[in-house]
Amino acid sequence: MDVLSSALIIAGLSTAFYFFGRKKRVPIDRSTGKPLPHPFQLPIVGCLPFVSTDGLHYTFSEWARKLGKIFSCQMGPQQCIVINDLDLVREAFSKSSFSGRPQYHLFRLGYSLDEPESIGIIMSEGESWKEQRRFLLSTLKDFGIGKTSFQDVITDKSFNLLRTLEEHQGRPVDVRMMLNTAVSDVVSTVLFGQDYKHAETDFARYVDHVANAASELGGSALMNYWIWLRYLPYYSKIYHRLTRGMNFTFDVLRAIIENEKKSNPDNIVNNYIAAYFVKRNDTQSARFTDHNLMLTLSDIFGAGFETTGTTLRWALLYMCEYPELQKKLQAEIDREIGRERPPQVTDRDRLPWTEATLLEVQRIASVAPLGFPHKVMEDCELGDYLIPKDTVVFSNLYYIHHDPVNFPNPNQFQPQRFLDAGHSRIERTECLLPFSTGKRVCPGEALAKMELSLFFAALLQKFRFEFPQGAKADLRPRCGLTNDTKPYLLCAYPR
Ligand code: HEM
Repeated sequence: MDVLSSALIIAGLSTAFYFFGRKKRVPIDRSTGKPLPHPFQLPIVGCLPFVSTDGLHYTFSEWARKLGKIFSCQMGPQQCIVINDLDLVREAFSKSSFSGRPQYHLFRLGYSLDEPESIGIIMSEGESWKEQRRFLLSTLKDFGIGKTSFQDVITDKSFNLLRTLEEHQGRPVDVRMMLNTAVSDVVSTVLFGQDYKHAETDFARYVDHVANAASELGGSALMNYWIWLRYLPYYSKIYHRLTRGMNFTFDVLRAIIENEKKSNPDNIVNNYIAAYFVKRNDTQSARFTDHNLMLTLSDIFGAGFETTGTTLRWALLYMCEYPELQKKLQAEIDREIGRERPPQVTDRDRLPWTEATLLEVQRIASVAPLGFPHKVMEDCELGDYLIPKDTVVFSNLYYIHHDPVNFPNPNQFQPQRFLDAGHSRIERTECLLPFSTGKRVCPGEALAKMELSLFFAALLQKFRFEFPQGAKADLRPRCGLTNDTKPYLLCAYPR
């Protein structure tokens, strides 16, 4: 049974119970006193049966064209608003009252039943979230993320990546696994330390699970609203796969934490776990537990490598599709860096076309098309609107990135839109929000930007990328939790 037919069955059954439902408070437009516009929806299931299985952001964008910059919708039991406007997203996410998270069952697999609500970073809110997030940000800063002192780690991982690619000697290859390995090696160096070498097979399975979960979570979204769907055959398989993967993930992380305790009893701070133990000894807070550490590691790892790897996959796909642009970037890299010296963070200003191309890839692919949903913590105002407590908030970053007012000819791939008239400087980035904005803006933004620039420039410096003979580009995304590329092969010829 597929997602749509399940939703229709639920719709039919639940209509019968509609009149027993309590009347909910809805978002209001203060200027008219009326509820916000909304799409056609059924009792109880709301708009869910009308959501395209191709991707929620496509449906939201279609509704945005009819309903405007903000609309409300009922997603199963959840009252939601969808913001399709840059200024409104900025205003909303700058407010503490918009910094909650809806609790989705599938994101709490393996710890949903007995845990306090707020644990880890991604799904937590309130004081617990603030404390763990603040600690993450200050630790990343202490490790020199975003600064030149950290670039050697990325350069080291890019050598491994280039070597692996070279072994294929121009034969068609799917770069997914090798890009995932490169970026996950960077994140694991930060989290677990340079010397993390044990249980490598388990770790490779773990990386694979995170990548698969990102696509499965999209297709099984209905379980987030009605966890009992896991008893239906279609969902039960996905549910069990996800639960097994999550339990396995936690086992691997527990083993890593225990290993760190044994191998680094003095807590020499060369990774996130050791920094966490030092913090635990110095703080009055009771929240720095092993369990919270494990969930935080899982969150950072999960959020940190799939998004970055996917962006790089898009970048190489566009390079194969636009060979003339690829030549232009390579000429720029040859001129400013040469063929031997590895790219450095300080080169970024001298590679405007390369950087503009990465920005354009992030815009057009919109890897996190709806960011991650927020929840309103208390009744509050947003522009002309009154938004009740517990409303779930989607920021339609995909729509904002494809709004012709922000980006003329939005469906065309045009890196030069981010360049000044002389094509020598990056500009007009203010409408681009791949990392979201405000209180919950991606804490890995500086790390991700550094990885994207250094890996991409290193790849172009050493290889020319082409589709295998006769292969055609498919630039339509595969939508799961992220906007991924469809599987594709490329040939990497050493330059
Ligand atoms: C191109 C790569 C990346 C993209 C496009 C991306 C995008 C995002 C987005 C859109 C959010 C949701 C923000 C919100 O709720 O408003 C987010 C959250 C998050 N990201 Fe990233 N991210 C990337 C890389 C990373 C990296 C490398 C890390 C590792 C440090 C990371 C860690 C996180 C965490 C922990 C959160 C949750 C923050 C919170 O709930 O307070 N991300 N990211």
